[in-house]
Amino acid sequence: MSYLAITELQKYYDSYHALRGINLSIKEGEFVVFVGPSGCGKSTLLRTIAGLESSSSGSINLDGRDITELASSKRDLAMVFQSYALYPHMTVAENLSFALRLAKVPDEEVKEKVRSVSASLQLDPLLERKPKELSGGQRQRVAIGRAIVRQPKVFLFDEPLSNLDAALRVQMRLELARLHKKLGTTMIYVTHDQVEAMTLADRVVILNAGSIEQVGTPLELYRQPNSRFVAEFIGTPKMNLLPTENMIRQENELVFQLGAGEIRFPTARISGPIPSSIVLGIRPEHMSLSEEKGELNGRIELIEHLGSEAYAHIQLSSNQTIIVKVSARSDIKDGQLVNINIDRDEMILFNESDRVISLLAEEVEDV
Ligand SMILES: Nc1ncnc2c1ncn2[C@@H]1O[C@H](COP(=O)(O)OP(=O)(O)OP(=O)(O)O)[C@@H](O)[C@H]1O
Repeated sequence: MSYLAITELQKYYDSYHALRGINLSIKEGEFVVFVGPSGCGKSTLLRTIAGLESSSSGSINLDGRDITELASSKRDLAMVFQSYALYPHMTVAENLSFALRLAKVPDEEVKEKVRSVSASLQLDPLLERKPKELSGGQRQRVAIGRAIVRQPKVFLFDEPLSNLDAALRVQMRLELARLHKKLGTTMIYVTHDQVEAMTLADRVVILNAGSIEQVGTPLELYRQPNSRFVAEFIGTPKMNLLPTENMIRQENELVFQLGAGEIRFPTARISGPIPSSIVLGIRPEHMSLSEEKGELNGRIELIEHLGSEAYAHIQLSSNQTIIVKVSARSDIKDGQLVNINIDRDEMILFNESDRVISLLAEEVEDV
């Protein structure tokens, strides 16, 4: 059942159409991440849910209540910002208890809640310090703690980790995942970092120019993107995309010519009409280098060693560059000529409008 339901939400900043009819249903306890390139509307959507921006039309329902027109403070949501937004003149303890005291929560209850949050976020040694005496990670922890004490229905995070260094980001990401497990509260998290999105989310919402491009679990988006936009956005290194100028249609096969190489694809697997041009999408791990003749061939430009794995950047004889995952122990060298095999079952095909062409499973011949 939907806990937070967003229906036909539109947002204009004067004449600029920032949200273009958002429909989204979030379940209680879900960790949902909004991700997308800069300016796609992630923060606007989050801030509209929070009530910090008004919507131009559409509705937002939380736990059976229409909150579209409700003041931000009455929505039972807590927001954590990238900038921490702590009160500089207050100690950590005062920052944590401020909202509760404002709400006239009895003293004993305030103390108990602050104690519990402080213990779970390891803030005990810092309680008497002021924000300026804390590191970035500690400040962000206090900001999260301040949201938790209020026991909101939904937590809203706007790029909360982007001011932290790489190591601290990873650590805080784990802490957030643990916190979500422990509290079980619905969380909505905005980031432009797809790794953060993939590792934290139960479901990822990919936004593109004010519209939802696709919603799915991280694996669904990785394995079954429905557009070239999603395919390119999710995955590091990116999916290889090969526009095929020479596509020959034979009786039972499409033959994509790429320089001296070619990829054959059975037409029977394409459901519906065959587009006049096709872009092939292949992830780096779905190709392998081969001693014998492969479907494609090229020259190694560069090997990128990441320790546990390596990526070969290869210039094809068609002049396109692709990335192939290779063994970290591989002894291939820059400049070497290589053959490349492709796992055809893992290939994704895009039509002229950059949408995925739906494919049927490969037919198994009767023996
Ligand atoms: N107050 C405002 N007035 C006018 N235009 C705005 C306002 N706030 C945002 N916009 C515009 O709306 C669009 C969406 O902005 P938003 O901040 O939601 O993007 P975002 O996806 O969060 O981007 P980023 O990752 O860069 O923060 C942008 O083109 C932005 O310029």
